[in-house]
Amino acid sequence: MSEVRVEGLSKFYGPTKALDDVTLTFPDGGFFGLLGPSGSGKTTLLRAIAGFVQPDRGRIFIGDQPVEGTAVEDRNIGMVFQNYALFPNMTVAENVAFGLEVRRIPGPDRAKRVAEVLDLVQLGPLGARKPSELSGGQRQRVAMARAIVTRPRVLLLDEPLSALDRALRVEMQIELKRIQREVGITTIFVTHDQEEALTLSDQIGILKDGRLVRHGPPRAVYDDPQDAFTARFLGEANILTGTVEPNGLRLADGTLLPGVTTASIALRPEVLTASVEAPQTRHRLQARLVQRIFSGAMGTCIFDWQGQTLKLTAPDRALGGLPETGGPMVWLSWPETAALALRDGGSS
Ligand SMILES: Nc1ncnc2c1ncn2[C@@H]1O[C@H](COP(=O)(O)OP(=O)(O)OP(=O)(O)O)[C@@H](O)[C@H]1O
Repeated sequence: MSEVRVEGLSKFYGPTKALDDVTLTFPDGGFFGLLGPSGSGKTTLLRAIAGFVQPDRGRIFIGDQPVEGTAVEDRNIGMVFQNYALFPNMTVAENVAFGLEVRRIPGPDRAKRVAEVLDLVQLGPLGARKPSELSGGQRQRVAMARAIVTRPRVLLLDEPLSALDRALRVEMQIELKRIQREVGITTIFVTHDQEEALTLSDQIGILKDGRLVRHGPPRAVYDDPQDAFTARFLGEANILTGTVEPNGLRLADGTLLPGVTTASIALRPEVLTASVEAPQTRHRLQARLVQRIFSGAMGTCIFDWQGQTLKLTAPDRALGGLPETGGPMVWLSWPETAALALRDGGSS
């Protein structure tokens, strides 16, 4: 097991900055989720760590060893990619044993390790089957078994669950986390699914245009996104922007939000309360109710405020006092502490 560290890592494809001066530590034994929009550099970062991509600048360490001169096969990394190709003509056990054969692990040892790892992924009885005789989730487990059987120092997972349907995906998330905990291996996981990243990761990193925008424990980043991009990317956010005055933030409609010292704040849809009567707080504004959406236990309301769409989510029963149809002006309010200060002025 090993910590992975990248320092000042950059990779250019012509004018495209796939990675732009990324410095980041992936803690030893931790589960690190890499997130970002399409094209933000997630796969490039993973492939650089694996050795498939040669960075233009920067360094990569596994443990305390720099790995620049080390070939892919000597980096001792296990990988599972989205299109994990199992060998169709080999049995499950043979697929898993393959990496051990390449490393010339002797037969008896090999069989023991294959059996151990198949047990770990709960495929013990299915070693003699061919991949075509397995379900999608089972094939995914074989891919995991194959990646960890060689006892790599680091596990790289690139969208490993994206081919699975939603129910299976959630089941495999739990499995993946269990296996990672049992093996205790440093894991770097790429996903575009923020919920998946929040569920699985001890730490997350968010990339945008090849740059690392934020990193930290998922809850810390969610609760203090610091910039509008992160606030919107991780969860949903209503962004209010105005002018900072000595007494607070002055919004476009003249509302003064007392005590706010940044030009921009984010309000999660779940912190907003809507009421017809004016609420007893100055952390409020008036907006036009556009639509009330019923979707079971939770309700969503869409508002128009100064040409900007604001969204509120709440248990449907808490919305009982609001009109069923859109049109009227209502009050939106929130606890003062729920306003997340954005240090970028809401521009990102
Ligand atoms: N081999 C390549 N040649 C040219 N451009 C590339 C190459 N590989 C990646 N890029 C570009 O580098 C940028 C980062 O790509 P990368 O695949 O790392 O993004 P990503 O965040 O993994 O995206 P996705 O979520 O869509 O998989 C993109 O603009 C991409 O088009």
